[in-house]
Amino acid sequence: MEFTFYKYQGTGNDFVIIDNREDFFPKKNTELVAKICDRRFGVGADGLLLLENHPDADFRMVYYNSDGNLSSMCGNGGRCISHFAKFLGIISEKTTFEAVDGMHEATVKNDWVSLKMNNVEKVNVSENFTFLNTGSPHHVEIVTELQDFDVFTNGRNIRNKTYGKEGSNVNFVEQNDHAIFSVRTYERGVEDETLSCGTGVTAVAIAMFETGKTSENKVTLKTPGGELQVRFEKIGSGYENVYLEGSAIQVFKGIWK
Ligand SMILES: N[C@H](CCC[C@H](N)C(=O)O)C(=O)O
Repeated sequence: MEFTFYKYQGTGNDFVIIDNREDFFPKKNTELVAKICDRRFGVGADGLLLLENHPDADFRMVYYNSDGNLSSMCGNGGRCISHFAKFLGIISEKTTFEAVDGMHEATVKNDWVSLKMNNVEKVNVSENFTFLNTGSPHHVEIVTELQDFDVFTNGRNIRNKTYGKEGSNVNFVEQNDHAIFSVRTYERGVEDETLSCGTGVTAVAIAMFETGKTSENKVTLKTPGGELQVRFEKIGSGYENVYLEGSAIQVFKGIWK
């Protein structure tokens, strides 16, 4: 089966994106998705996104982790697919689309995309970490010497031992300034460190505010793949008007044979 695909990266979190408005893609074919994402035998990506028609919204976003399974929400993927929708001429600058966790708004200006994330109802603060769901589940833990930290081993242990079969993404954080944090993420479903994680840095920003590490509601997150901005409003015990902002780049177009 031959089809065109587009390769995107959002601060180093990389994706294969396919225009599936004709609904041709075999969506249950886990092996095919995993093969497309394979770094040696396929295109190589952290995940695969399908852009589909939607009766009311501008489009529907379907997201698979690189293990081939359907996933929870992907923030960087949401930013990249919004850029792709503008590239296809489906939208001009603003969009409303449906993802697995509901409706999202986004604004695309050149290669800069601002994505509205779902509200966060509950932030669970424990002694050594914070857990919250920003469309995907995230464990947030402050460490020292982040750049030398063994993210893979420690992230995999926490993902499996603390969160069992369901698992969680695991974010390790170091504070650089009052509203600047460095983040490295072990990503569920990729089962490795990724260069950035959109729902992850969103979780980190909110966790740092919730635990008093910052009093700013606009936070810069430095990841190995680049910088992201997160802003939010604390309303009662939850968080609303949560925005994830950063670059989204179309790297190349290809044909899958
Ligand atoms: N792997 C994540 C979903 C994608 C998250 C990440 N790519 C992002 O940008 O939010 C999970 O299974 O929860």
